[in-house]
Amino acid sequence: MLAVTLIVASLVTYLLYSLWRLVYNVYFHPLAKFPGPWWAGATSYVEAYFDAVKGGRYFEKIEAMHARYAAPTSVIATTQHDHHRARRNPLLSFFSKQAITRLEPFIWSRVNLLVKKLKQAHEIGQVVEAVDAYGALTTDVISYYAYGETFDYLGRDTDLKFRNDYMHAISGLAFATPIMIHFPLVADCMRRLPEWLLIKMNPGMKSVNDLRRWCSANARMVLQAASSGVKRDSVKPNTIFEALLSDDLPPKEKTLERMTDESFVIIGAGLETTSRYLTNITTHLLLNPNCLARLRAELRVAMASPGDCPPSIVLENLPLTSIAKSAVVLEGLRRETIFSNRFTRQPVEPLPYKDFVIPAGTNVGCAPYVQNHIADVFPEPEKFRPERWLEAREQGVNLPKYLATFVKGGRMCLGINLAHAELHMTIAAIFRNFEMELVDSGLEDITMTRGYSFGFTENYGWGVKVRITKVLE
Ligand code: HEM
Repeated sequence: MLAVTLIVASLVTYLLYSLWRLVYNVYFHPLAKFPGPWWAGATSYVEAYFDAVKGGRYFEKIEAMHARYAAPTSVIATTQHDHHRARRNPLLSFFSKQAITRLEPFIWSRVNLLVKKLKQAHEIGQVVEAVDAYGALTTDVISYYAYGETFDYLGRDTDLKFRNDYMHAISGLAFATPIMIHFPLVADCMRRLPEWLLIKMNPGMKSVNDLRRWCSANARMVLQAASSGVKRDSVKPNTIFEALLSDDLPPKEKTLERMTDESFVIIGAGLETTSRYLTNITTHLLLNPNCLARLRAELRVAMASPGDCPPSIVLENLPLTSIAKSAVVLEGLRRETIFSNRFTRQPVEPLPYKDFVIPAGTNVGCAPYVQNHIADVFPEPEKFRPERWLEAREQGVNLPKYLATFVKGGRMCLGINLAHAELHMTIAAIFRNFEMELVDSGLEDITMTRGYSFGFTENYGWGVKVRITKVLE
């Protein structure tokens, strides 16, 4: 009886507290008068409803609110700047432009392997799932770069399957994000589930768990070597593990757990993002034959033979008709979005906005899918029109400054240089070597209509099928 009374009392207290929070948020919160519907600021359960019950639809509400109120719409919890900056600093040189330039020969070797496999696919008329082919490539590149040894997805299998295990496993996890965010208790229970059960629920989790163990074993080795004063083998490439052992960090940041976590998330950050954008750009080019023809004409000059491997800087600055002067890649990065996140930033001092002041420390959401489609900056935002970047340059407008895909500021994507190199080299090699067609696929297969941090299409997937129709000379 006592137990029942306690449960009822707890429930009533919780309900009363929730009600008070709701009234406080709507009427008394410093941001209560901020433009937006009252329910958006009242409780995060509205978001939970649209994401968990309606299937990842809250990002559409944000888009609509932005169109109506033209204001930042999200005010969420906090994360510490200085701590993040201290952790990020040692990785800056690891991902620097010079470091990525040194990696280019390796990227080309993997891109060439992809081209070889696609030629074989052409010989037998095989239809290829683009995101898997690109995912195999980006997995090989990021694993080599971060860990010093490639997982060799492109070289290992002799059949023509394109492996993309991590991406599918990580995507699978994304569907649990609304539950994890809004119902932390459920998330906690899920974390405690035995591994065999998790693998039964999401078979791809086996590869993810194996990778985590592998990261942990490598981190342990590097830590042991460092503590016993062993110098690292200078022939081996510098890895993320060594970068994380930077002298600039205090010992409490160099724990096995942290090194495992950081090295583990790198694979997710570096593979799905780039492979999805490669897929998006491929799709748009196939749907825009005139644009593709201009791109090919430029590529024929930069790559006289289809097997040529020019440095990515050459591809980023083709001097000719200039459709390829990054315009195709930039427009691909702008037109489609793969994230439904509202990446948050905190003003360190009160931030004036129209007649309001956003208090310091408030998290302000900046959603790339909204920013990249602001019609005043990118007219006719729904159109894939690489020319807009060239026109802007001619008019002296710095349009790339408005591209929000990698977000901005102290948390901007660390892998932007690597992503650009991979995007330019791969798009160049694919369209210099092949003519291809979409198979039963279209724009709807790369258009986000469901958001679970990562975006998904209506049928909870992502990506198009292609068939190589001709190998070019
Ligand atoms: C087209 C491809 C890519 C896109 C669109 C992209 C986008 C993003 C975005 C939006 C963030 C910000 C996250 C936040 O504010 O919380 C981010 C962070 C990050 N990205 Fe990328 N990314 C791409 C490729 C890569 C690659 C190839 C790597 C290499 C490993 C990478 C590594 C990272 C890392 C380490 C962070 C965390 C930065 C920090 O917290 O300081 N990304 N990325």
